Amino acid sequence: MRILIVGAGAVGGLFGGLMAAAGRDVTFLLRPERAAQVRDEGLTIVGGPGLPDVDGQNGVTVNAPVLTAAELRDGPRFDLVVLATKAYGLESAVIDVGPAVRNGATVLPLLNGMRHIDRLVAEFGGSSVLGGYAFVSSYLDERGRVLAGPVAPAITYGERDGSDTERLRAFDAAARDCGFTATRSAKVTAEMWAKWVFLAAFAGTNVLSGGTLGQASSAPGGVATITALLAETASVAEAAGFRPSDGKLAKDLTILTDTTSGNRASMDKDRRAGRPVEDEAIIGDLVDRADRAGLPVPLLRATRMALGVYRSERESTG
Ligand SMILES: NC(=O)C1=CN([C@@H]2O[C@H](COP(=O)(O)OP(=O)(O)OC[C@H]3O[C@@H](n4cnc5c(N)ncnc54)[C@H](OP(=O)(O)O)[C@@H]3O)[C@@H](O)[C@H]2O)C=CC1
Ligand SMILES: CC(C)(CO)C(=O)C(=O)O
Repeated sequence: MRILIVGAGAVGGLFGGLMAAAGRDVTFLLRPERAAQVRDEGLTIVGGPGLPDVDGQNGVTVNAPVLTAAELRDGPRFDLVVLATKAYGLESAVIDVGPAVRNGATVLPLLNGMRHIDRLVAEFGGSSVLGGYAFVSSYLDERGRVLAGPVAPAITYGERDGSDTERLRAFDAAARDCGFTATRSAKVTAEMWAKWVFLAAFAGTNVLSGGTLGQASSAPGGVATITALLAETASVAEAAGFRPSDGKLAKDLTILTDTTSGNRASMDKDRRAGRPVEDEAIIGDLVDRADRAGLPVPLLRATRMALGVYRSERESTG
């Protein structure tokens, strides 16, 4: 299976890099600056379980082929495109990757949220778009290396109608034994919603409290607020027909209200580091869906407002 990974950031760099290190047929589609860096220095992953040593830490450097959008237009054919940009990079990625998809490739997006699915289906047609998501806590350091982070990397993927297809079986084989967990799901849309329900409550807790999960849960009113936030995100999923099970929600709440947890969602880490955030894809889209369904979501709305202020301040200071 010929795989094109779009973006060598925290997610694309990690999963694509691990697949390349395991000898899979992986090419990266990168924008010119990152393309030059990866061509010159290779792509380094640090901290992956079972990887050889890089600068005294477990890691690996791979030299996978790299294309830019201009080169892709007359380039080789791919079977699968793994889309690993942030939500705010989606539009440019849709344009850049168009030639590969029109040439027969299937798209496996790993973005958080759900809005990108509608956009991809509108652009490429439903049969070209799989469902999927990543569970990991990776990030790029200032040298462009992928730091694998403390969470064992995992991806889940599947046909959005739950069917078992040849292309999924081909990806099962490609993703096996690459140093991450790859799980095929016959209910991938429900699982994407379940991850979104958890993630939005997680990020909302960080943003509203300004603290880690542990700091928020230990504060007066913290547990009640987190419980209400999770109830809001679950209510939006329910209106879409994808309410996570009570057992899953109970597990989510246990994680979110762990008073010893030093965790922050990646969007909150981005906000604290002054980087752009996916606020509208992860929080704003839930509020819009709640409004359309007539559901009250005051905590999500407050989170959206806080992130909107952050974004406009960031944009106005360049
Ligand atoms: N990081 C994490 O732990 C997790 C992230 N996610 C989700 O995964 C998605 C990706 O996040 P993450 O990897 O962290 O984000 P990053 O910002 O680390 O990486 C995104 C990469 O996409 C690249 N990119 C943007 N547009 C294009 C384009 N047109 N062509 C090629 N490359 C492009 C950027 O490259 P450049 O700007 O250098 O050109 C950047 O390196 C998000 O939706 C996130 O919410 C999900 C689970 C965990
Ligand atoms: C919830 C988590 C850590 C799982 O991958 C995530 O997606 C994020 O922080 O953005």
